[in-house]
Amino acid sequence: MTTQARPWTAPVAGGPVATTVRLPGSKSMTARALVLSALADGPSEIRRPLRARDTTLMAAGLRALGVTIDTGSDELWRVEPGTLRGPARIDVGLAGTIMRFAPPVAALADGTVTFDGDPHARNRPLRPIIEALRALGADIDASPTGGLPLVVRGTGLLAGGEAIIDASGSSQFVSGLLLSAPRFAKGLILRHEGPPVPSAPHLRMTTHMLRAAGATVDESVPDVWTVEPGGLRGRTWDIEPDLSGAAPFFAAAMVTGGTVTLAGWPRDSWQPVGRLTELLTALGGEVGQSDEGLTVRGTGALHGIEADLSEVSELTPVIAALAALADSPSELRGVAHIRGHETDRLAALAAELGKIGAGIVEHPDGLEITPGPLRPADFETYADHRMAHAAAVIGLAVEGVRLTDVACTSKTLPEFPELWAHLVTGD
Ligand SMILES: O=C(O)C1=C[C@@H](OP(=O)(O)O)[C@@H](O)[C@H](O)C1
Ligand SMILES: C=C(OP(=O)(O)O)C(=O)O
Repeated sequence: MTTQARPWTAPVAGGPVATTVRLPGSKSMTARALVLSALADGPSEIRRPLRARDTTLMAAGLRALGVTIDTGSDELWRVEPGTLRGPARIDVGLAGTIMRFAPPVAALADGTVTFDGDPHARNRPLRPIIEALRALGADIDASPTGGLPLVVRGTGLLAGGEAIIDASGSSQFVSGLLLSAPRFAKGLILRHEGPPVPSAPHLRMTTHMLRAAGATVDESVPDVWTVEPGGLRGRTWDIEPDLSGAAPFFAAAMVTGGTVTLAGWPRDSWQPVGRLTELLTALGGEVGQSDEGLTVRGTGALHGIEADLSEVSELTPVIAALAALADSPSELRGVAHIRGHETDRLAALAAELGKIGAGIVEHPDGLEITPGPLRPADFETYADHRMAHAAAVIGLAVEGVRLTDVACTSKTLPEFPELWAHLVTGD
């Protein structure tokens, strides 16, 4: 079920923000920890998980397949693997992680598993992973477009072996197959053929977490991943705070010339903090790490940038919002595939940033953004949490940015409106 729309006027910042934010765990790490724990030989614990729509639906989907998951505590979730079986129905909501990570798990189950999600989830690309799963032995019915709704008819075993995939549309096609691959009878040799795979840091997160669960993974040949068949260990997963969820808060420091610290940031991270640091620095900010966490300081200057965002494409909406407030034009490129995210993000950003007064040229793989005098507007959020983040960032500097819906932020951070109000007012 989709959440009910909640219109919201973004608060304007009265001055520089100065705060420490405590954010829940990374969506991407929580999703991987849930899947790897569900496929392990013994129980696992997930510390500081993300509790949001994407991860609670993932937990519900795995439960439907026979896994016991206790999500009662905000600090610690417990996962007890069980024999995977259907019949089951899995609601993916609008989550790419569920629609790409859960079908390979369902292919290992004994019984029929159906998948569907929000209306727009049916438009998100899925065909490459479904075709690869079929090549690996799975019996799957998909819609005529190759996507949701799906019916996966498992026998409790999947042969695995070799498959070729075009993962230029989403790194999640590769991650989804790799996460379940240790449980395929012959393991997996997966070769990507096509334009570059986006989101390389998310692929590294996948292989890192697989190894941490005891899998043998080789990625020494570019665009080829080999996973040996074998058991996965149950373990304790420590989830890092969500860096992409922190991005709008850091952007607030940049826009207002203030300071925002993300508490609990680890010394070593599997999220693309280096790339975010480069981008915020190029935009005019300062980024530093201390025992307190990861701190972004706005210097009062906000410059346009030229940047390839393919590695960090989920940051595009917030970076585009900063570009619209900058003192010179920007060119953001390398993100054609985000047309297949929660909405067509390039079209959505072009429409909404244009509405508030920025000059926009939309390219197949990016945007040129020329700041202009910005004006109040109704900002459509397209059920996309990161469009809402972008609107909130602009609203700090432009009075009267009215989001058609802020409830869509529940996808990855249900507390967003309250945390944002606290950031702006300091109460
Ligand atoms: O594996 C993951 O957890 C993710 C991978 C990326 O997907 P794409 O490669 O489709 O951009 C990212 O944008 C998404 O938010 C999360
Ligand atoms: C692209 C995103 O999500 P998903 O995992 O649904 O693809 C995102 O969170 O920006």
